[in-house]
Amino acid sequence: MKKTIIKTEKLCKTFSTSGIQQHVLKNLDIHLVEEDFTIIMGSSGSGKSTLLYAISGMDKPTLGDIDFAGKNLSTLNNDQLAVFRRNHCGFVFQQIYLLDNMSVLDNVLASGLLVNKNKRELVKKSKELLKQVGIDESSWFKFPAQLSGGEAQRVGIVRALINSPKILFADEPTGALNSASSERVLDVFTNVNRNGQSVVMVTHDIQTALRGNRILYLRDGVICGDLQLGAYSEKENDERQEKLKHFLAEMGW
Ligand SMILES: Nc1ncnc2c1ncn2[C@@H]1O[C@H](COP(=O)(O)OP(=O)(O)OP(=O)(O)O)[C@@H](O)[C@H]1O
Repeated sequence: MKKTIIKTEKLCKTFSTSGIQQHVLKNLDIHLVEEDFTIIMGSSGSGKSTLLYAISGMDKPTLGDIDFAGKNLSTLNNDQLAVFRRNHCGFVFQQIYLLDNMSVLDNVLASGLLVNKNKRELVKKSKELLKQVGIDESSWFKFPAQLSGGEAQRVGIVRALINSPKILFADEPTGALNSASSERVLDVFTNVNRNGQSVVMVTHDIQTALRGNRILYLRDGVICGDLQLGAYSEKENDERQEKLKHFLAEMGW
């Protein structure tokens, strides 16, 4: 049986704006297992990004517990949380912030060197990953201002993968990419997952969601659907797509 990687108990997140409280996540009990590629779907404003931030330790819940690979995140202070995230998690968010004064390669290496001191090994791995996402040698020494939005997004994805995180969190990672680049990036995610790393990804896109083996559907801060789709396989894609579309129709998507 696969091991639990994240377990939440009565997870709640409430935002207060101008004295008005908005209960965005409502008593969520979620159980994610190692090596799964979990997709979070739901309408706009249903709380998907908020959930991703909470379970990845980027933001603190208002109430409830999050157990991450045996650690209760609420027992960690901010510095301990930062170390924990650096050692175990990779993040790809909609907005990618690269360090302006560093080249593409150095941006990736800077993240890698926080965890692995073997620079020669890191340079080799950075170059391999950059090639996999379609950033070739001619761009490795460019600075972020010289990249297109899609190129910067792909460099951000390599930076997230450089430390071989136990779990990769991604929020609409292909939003800024054209379809060829999206496919390439999703292939990298699929490979990462096949190598045993877990992925949790928020998406609105059906083709992207088909990369997952499990789909959680969030409505108004509550998980109201949980579909086991089976591992991604190009051969069975039509069948899986039908199953996903049927599930989403049931969810009223
Ligand atoms: N920092 C914040 N302060 C106040 N309200 C917030 C904050 N972050 C999110 N919200 C509110 O929480 C609700 C859920 O936002 P969230 O970004 O999680 O939704 P989502 O499902 O990811 O939406 P989308 O698909 O449009 O990205 C929204 O109404 C949003 O305005």
